[in-house]
Amino acid sequence: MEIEVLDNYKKLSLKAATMVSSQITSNPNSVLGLATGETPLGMYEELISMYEDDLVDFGDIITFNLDEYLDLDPHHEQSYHYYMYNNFFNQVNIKEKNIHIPQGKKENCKKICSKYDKEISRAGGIDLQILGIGTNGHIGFNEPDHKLHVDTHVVELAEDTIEANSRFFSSKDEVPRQAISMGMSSIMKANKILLLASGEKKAEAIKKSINGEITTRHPASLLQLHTNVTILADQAAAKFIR
Ligand SMILES: N[C@@H]1[C@@H](O)[C@H](O)[C@@H](COP(=O)(O)O)O[C@@H]1O
Repeated sequence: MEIEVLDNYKKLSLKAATMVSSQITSNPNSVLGLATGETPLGMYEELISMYEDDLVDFGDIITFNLDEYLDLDPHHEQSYHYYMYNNFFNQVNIKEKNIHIPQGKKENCKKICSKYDKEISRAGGIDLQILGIGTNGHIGFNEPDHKLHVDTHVVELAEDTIEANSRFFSSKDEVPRQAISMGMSSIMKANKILLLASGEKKAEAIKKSINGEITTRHPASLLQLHTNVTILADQAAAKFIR
């Protein structure tokens, strides 16, 4: 694991965007695993600026998002579909056919999950996976539990996640209780993983991910088993790193 501590969120976002754009420059057909949440917003902004300055071309990349809420309309402002189009896809030259986000539908969700995994395999797996981290150590929506899922699956969201994500909704009651998430296999099979963490509220989760025991009770700790992980943390999130 490589850990890089950046002075602030702006620098973290720029560094993350630079790493993504280098990946695309070295392979214009790169398969990227993308994350949502507040943390990667700055990275998407930087990537859009790089695109506007002709520094990066998204024309041939393929993307797979980590997760989506279940039974939330894709047009809902808090759906990850809306997030991705609004904050990134609509502002760059990615091709619609190359975008993949799990469909958050209860109906046929088993089929939706297995189709998603097949699509990832058909694309040749993920070259670079971007991750955020939950305060409880979740990655994607792989929540702490006595076991983790290998494949894309339906998740019952943990109480801390519902609480944490309620800041985006008008009330806690509105936060969906379930989601579809990529499983640990697609994440761990990615050639390279880039995890972003910002703010003091992530400090404990980052400490456990790096120095703690490897346990399904802290999903990000499994990243210690991967051979090519970079964690970009700002000073606040790196507070407890020795
Ligand atoms: N499912 C997402 C994760 O993919 C994200 O990494 C995490 C942290 O989000 P934030 O960056 O807003 O703290 O929580 C969300 O629930």
